[in-house]
Amino acid sequence: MNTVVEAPVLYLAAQGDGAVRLPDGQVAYCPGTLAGERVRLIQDAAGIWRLDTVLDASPDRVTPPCPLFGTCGGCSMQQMQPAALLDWKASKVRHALQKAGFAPIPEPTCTQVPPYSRRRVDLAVRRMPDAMLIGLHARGSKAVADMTVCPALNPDILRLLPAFRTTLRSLQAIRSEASLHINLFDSGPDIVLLTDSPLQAPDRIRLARLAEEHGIPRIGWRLLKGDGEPETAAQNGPVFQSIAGHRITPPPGAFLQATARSEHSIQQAVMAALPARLGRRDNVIELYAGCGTLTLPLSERCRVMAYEGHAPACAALKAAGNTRIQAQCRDLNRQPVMAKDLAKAPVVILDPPHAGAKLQMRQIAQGRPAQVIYVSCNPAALSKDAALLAEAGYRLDSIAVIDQFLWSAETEAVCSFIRESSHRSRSGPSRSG
Ligand SMILES: C[S@@+](CC[C@H](N)C(=O)[O-])C[C@H]1O[C@@H](n2cnc3c(N)ncnc32)[C@H](O)[C@@H]1O
Repeated sequence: MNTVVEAPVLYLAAQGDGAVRLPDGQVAYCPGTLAGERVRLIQDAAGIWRLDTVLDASPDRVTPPCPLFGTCGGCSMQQMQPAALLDWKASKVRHALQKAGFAPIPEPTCTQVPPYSRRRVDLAVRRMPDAMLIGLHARGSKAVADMTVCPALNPDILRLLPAFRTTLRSLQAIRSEASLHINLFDSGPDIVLLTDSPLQAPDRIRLARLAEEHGIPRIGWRLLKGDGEPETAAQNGPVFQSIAGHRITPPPGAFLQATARSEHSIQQAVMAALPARLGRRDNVIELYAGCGTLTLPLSERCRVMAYEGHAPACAALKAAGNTRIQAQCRDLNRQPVMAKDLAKAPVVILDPPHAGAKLQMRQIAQGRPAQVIYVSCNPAALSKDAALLAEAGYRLDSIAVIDQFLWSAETEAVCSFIRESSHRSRSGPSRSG
């Protein structure tokens, strides 16, 4: 028989699950619950506690706006008011920075994107006997929840899915599964299709027809288990995206900030954090530059030495032909920019992937440039990386929190750290301070 308990929810853990104090004193992490609530939980046969009933609801609890909530694994936090969710994300960032060793923590500026604004998505594709499912995986499962509605996604993306279901169903290249990466650029949707079998000649014709009929400038393709760059399977027009007024041609599958609004907020937060005295001839260093989301606006203020590990993204940035930018392709995990070079820069800006900046961060902490602006998509990695800056004698100057993945626990932040002029590290006096 299933065990049933009634218990209080203490707080929301990092992934957004409520931490519920069980009668035996243990803590269970339960999706769908909110801090301050009293809930009834049922333990299933696998020993996992699941929400049965909310007994005393939080004032932040709302009816989830999406009919697929609970089935689709995309938005785990629709039961919470968006304003309360933004506050919670800001508190996660503050906590990460406190844990890193910073005090005081400045009040963050906070922004949140509106519904229907997400312009990038990775969808799973599953062949069923009578249908082709396209959607996100259900939470904690390999099943695909067919995406028929989505209040987070730009409707121009959602509108494409019926045509994709029909065309993908006819492809020999999909035996049982595939995945679709969609970026909505200024030129239209840019698609990368990954399939479990090689693309056949009739498949290419079908994809070319789909591109033509739906105004899709480019469809790239590669094998799901392959690791090279996608090849162009259909090209129906030019691919372009404007960044701060500069036109670039991003490669297939290029990194794109989740919404246009959040991209602008991130750019603004970085630009606002730059020192007022920064001159047009100063050379800043930017790490993990992608196709230039930050590089191009930065180049209006100063010269930029930009490093990026994905060769096609770096090539796209170079092709923008901006003489105030020097872009170099470099794997910063294997070959970080060294402390002596970073030391000379008035500002180092970095926007690392989810895992954080690892080896590169040690070089930054050793080089001790006057200012570090860190764009983070993962508070846990931010906490680890920022701890090196706290140790190296930086103070935290400003924080901007950007909620760009609405209704999820994902949290983006831009943090600016300034080197203190006199610094004694915990391991002794600094030689460079
Ligand atoms: C969060 S994205 C930021 C890109 C860019 N700042 C933007 O906003 O569009 C992280 C970038 O780091 C790059 N990257 C990931 N691992 C890397 C590595 N080991 N060395 C250099 N770049 C890397 C990715 O290709 C990606 O462009």
